Amino acid sequence: MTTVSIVNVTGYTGLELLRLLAQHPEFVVTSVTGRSAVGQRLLDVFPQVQTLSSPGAGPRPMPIDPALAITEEPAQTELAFVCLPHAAAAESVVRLLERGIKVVDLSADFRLHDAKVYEEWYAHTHPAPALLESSIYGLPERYREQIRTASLVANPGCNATTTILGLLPIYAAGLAEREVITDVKAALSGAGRGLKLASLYAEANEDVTAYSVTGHRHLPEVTQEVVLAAQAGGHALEQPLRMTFFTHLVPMTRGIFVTSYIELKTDAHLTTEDVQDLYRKYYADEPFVHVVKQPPHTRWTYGSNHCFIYPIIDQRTNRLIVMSCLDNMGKGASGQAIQNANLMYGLPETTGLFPLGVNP
Ligand SMILES: NC(=O)C1=CN([C@@H]2O[C@H](COP(=O)(O)OP(=O)(O)OC[C@H]3O[C@@H](n4cnc5c(N)ncnc54)[C@H](OP(=O)(O)O)[C@@H]3O)[C@@H](O)[C@H]2O)C=CC1
Ligand SMILES: CC(=O)N[C@@H](CCC(=O)OP(=O)(O)O)C(=O)O
Repeated sequence: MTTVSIVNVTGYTGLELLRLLAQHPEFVVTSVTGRSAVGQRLLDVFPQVQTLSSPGAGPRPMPIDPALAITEEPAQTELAFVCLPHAAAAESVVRLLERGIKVVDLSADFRLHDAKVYEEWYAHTHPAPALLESSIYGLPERYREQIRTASLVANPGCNATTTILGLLPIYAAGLAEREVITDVKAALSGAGRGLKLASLYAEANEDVTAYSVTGHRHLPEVTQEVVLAAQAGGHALEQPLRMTFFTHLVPMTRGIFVTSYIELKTDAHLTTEDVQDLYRKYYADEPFVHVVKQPPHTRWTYGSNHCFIYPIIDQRTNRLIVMSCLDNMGKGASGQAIQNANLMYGLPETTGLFPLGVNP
């Protein structure tokens, strides 16, 4: 058994971690924090957790104690999941590492390798640049081995994960030009649990709009990882990636659907069968990435850690069109955080993660 903290449990990703950890056979939640609920019990703030003490609930008699006190600072545990906004997250991560606690950080604070790029996109000085060297980008499909021995894993952004998984195979194979346009449709829970006008039911229901139109913060993260994947595949890009990354808000609770339009090398001459084959081989051993033969649905991913990808060729333009989707709370955040923690503790990567999404 490994003791874990959720810092904080009062946000969406923290709550989703609580749900996933309630049926994890190896991790035990012994500490939860919550800025707005210090001094209260889990049960007081989230009455639904009383199910955890029902007879026969979960794999253990009491996977998480519903009467666990919500504190300001986490108690001593072996591992902590940090679910705070950027900047606040980095400050917490520094304190946790000093106490010898391993960390999976769900914020953006340790994803970018270059502190200058971070400062440009997040508009403040990086609170702990020295840690950028040792933090590992928590995408198991790329960094599985490094994650196993890491003390600090930077869990990727949700839009970034969906996009990167759709781009890795073609850039690693050196078949794509540097021009790519990515269109993201993102669910409301991605914006977090705090009150925001755009997230109100009457504003968001029956509505689609665009956001971050002057540049989304996940662009540098995606660019960093695509460039590194091309290099790792022996096909370093000759010129910087030229990417338009454009996000839309859609009236769903969970889910991200990404469509990327990629300029192919003029001599590539690929068919849809070729790219399906290429993608299937690239992800052949991946438990959570599935290449499918029809447009996927976010509904397939709801409540799960799975990502579905559908690559096709637009013969008229010699462009590759890749559709990819996942649950932003799952593979886009808390599910991927558990996948990373499983690796850090030598467990099978799929431990405690649901094999099938919720449908309908
Ligand atoms: N939602 C998503 O789909 C994804 C989110 N992420 C990232 O994960 C992290 C958590 O996201 P999410 O759970 O959605 O966020 P929420 O807005 O739902 O929750 C944020 C949490 O942080 C606490 N908090 C807010 N501001 C501060 C502050 N200044 N100092 C200390 N604590 C603070 C809140 O406490 P309280 O409410 O008790 O005051 C709450 O517990 C963020 O960095 C986010 O960018 C990453 C991938 C996907
Ligand atoms: C709908 C919505 O607002 N989604 C968020 C997703 C945030 C996310 O993935 O988190 P990080 O800030 O940790 O990168 C966004 O696009 O900014």
